Amino acid sequence: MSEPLFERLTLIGIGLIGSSIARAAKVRGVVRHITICDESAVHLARAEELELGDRYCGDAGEAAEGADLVLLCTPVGVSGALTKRMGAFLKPGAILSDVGSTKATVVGEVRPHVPEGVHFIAGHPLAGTEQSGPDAGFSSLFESRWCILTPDQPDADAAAIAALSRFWEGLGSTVDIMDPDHHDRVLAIVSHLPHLIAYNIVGTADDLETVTKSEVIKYSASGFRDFTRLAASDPTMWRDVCLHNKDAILEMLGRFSEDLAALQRAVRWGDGDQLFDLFTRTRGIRRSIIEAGQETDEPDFGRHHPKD
Ligand SMILES: NC(=O)C1=CN([C@@H]2O[C@H](COP(=O)(O)OP(=O)(O)OC[C@H]3O[C@@H](n4cnc5c(N)ncnc54)[C@H](O)[C@@H]3O)[C@@H](O)[C@H]2O)C=CC1
Ligand SMILES: O=C(O)C(=O)Cc1ccc(O)cc1
Repeated sequence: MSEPLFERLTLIGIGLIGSSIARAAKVRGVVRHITICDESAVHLARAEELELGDRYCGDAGEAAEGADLVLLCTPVGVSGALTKRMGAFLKPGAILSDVGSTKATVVGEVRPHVPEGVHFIAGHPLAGTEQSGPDAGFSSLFESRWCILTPDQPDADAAAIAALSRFWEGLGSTVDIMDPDHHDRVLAIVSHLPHLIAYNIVGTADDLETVTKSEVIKYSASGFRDFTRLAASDPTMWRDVCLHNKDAILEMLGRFSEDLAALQRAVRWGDGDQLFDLFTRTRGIRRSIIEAGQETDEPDFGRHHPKD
């Protein structure tokens, strides 16, 4: 990239996502200067050791001062309080955004603290892993991934949306715009429910026997191992996702539980036709995904495909 898109970027939270943004922004020359803030002195010191930024500080207000773009890369539960702290320090014309996995309640908690003249446009890169912390990030994380922006006001500043879109495109992503509530319903089924199912199945197996020492691991096929990967995701982050996308998650869990009860009945009553019909339908879905060229061998959540 010839000229940086933003002069001064501030990242609040330098874990997996924040440190991936720092790495990608540096490698791709998307910003000129990066300020890094984290409440953890250990993470801040590690970020400095890794030379992820140009300035490091523990206070979000101080970190936000003078920034053209401020990105909240913290668990969604602290977004409101952090914005309140930063409010007086954000400069007019600055863009404030986030990377949180849920949107509607976060927007509701952040919006009241956004000063006049600051453009708040929430966002969510559909890219990640089960790892966390500054060492877990990598510069290619956002390449060929979707990033969803969820402006919440009808008169949201078009130039700010365009600038934020160019930022994510500069990191290799493709941007889509979505209403916050719609985002939360979509993500509840494609991301939040799969994680809850993983936490639950690994918990159930652990209740039967201590998973790591048991036959569960000795004989586990890749299916169960895939669940253990998701179930290793950060507890604070996923607690906050559940608390902040309660309605959509409960709606999807309700539908899931009904369908699971029907499956349970089919097994109990030996209804082979019903089992066969469902398994045939779901196999077809997987096959049509592969035919559309949307399947690779690597973990694929959020990947943007040329045919999309
Ligand atoms: N992990 C993933 O795969 C993805 C996560 N997200 C979202 O990104 C956000 C960050 O997630 P990760 O980077 O995975 O988490 P992480 O746990 O790796 O990093 C979070 C960082 O925020 C810091 N932090 C927490 N509270 C803070 C506060 N009050 N002030 C300053 N720093 C604070 C922590 O010390 C930590 O360094 C979350 O909102 C999550 O929903 C979005 C896409 C993917
Ligand atoms: O590791 C995986 O499979 C993920 O699904 C990562 C992930 C977690 C949360 C998000 O909001 C986006 C991506």
